[in-house]
Amino acid sequence: MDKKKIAFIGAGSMAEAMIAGIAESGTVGKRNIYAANRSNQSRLQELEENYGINGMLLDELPYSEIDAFILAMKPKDAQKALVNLKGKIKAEQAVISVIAGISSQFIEACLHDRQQVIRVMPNTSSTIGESATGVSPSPSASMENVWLAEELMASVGQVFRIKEEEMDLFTGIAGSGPAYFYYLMESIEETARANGMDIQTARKAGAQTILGAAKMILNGEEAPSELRRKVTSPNGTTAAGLDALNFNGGGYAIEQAILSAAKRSKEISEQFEESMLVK
Ligand SMILES: NC(=O)C1=CN([C@@H]2O[C@H](COP(=O)(O)OP(=O)(O)OC[C@H]3O[C@@H](n4cnc5c(N)ncnc54)[C@H](O)[C@@H]3O)[C@@H](O)[C@H]2O)C=CC1
Ligand SMILES: O=C(O)[C@@H]1CCC=N1
Repeated sequence: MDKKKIAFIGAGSMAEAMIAGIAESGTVGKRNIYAANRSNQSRLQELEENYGINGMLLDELPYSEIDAFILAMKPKDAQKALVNLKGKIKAEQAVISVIAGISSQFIEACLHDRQQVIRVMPNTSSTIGESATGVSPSPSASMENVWLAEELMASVGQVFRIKEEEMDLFTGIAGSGPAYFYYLMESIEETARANGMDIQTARKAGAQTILGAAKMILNGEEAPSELRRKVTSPNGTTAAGLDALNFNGGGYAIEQAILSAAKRSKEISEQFEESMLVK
């Protein structure tokens, strides 16, 4: 695996999170990792300096040597990027897409028939090897390329094999998910600050509480509802907190966050499918 060559097409936040995790894990040798963009040389230099990888402009990539291309541009830039890629890659080369809402069918239609497309949905915790990543291979993808994609994603966190129809919901839960927890932390910090507690104490205590609860779920046998029951003494402090959460629509707010993100992911694919029909 460390001899495989991978190239990120698009060198923004998500590419950097994955590069950091992959470089740290050693799954692929640093010199076999390429990151490319259209024109931002200083960004490429920054990635080279920080991670010891090869940053280059799109036109300079050694296309025929690359085993897997990782599409990491915004959905709005995907079509242009794919048109540019089409003349440069072969159907057998793996195309791993992290782009939210762009179907493997669309990617295949822009590239070659039976292009080896694997959709993945990591999150920014890839930076520290703690992503929760959905992986969904298209029917054309060979076992070898699916293995390659799963090994790569396993080096930045936990991998979940999902159906492509589940990708929108998975994006709502895990791709966008870190933002919900950061938002929760922002509220915890603001509440602490407004009530006279030092922010650093609140930040560390809040984050440790999220980490501990997550570990209890992942390490143990008990369902979240059972774990919650054990924290909650009758007529105690937790019961008062949970009542306030329920009264203020806490569960509904979480449901709406997930479903709205999933809906946006679906809308993006519909927009792209329409644009494909127009052409
Ligand atoms: N940021 C996140 O938490 C996650 C993002 N994603 C997906 O990752 C993709 C990238 O997101 P970010 O890194 O946040 O965006 P970003 O804006 O930070 O980076 C996008 C990069 O693509 C480059 N780019 C634009 N057009 C290009 C082209 N034609 N060819 C090559 N490079 C091109 C830009 O120069 C930029 O470096 C999006 O499609 C998003 O849906 C998926 C999971 C999580
Ligand atoms: O906000 C977005 O569209 C991307 C996809 C998942 C997380 N960030």
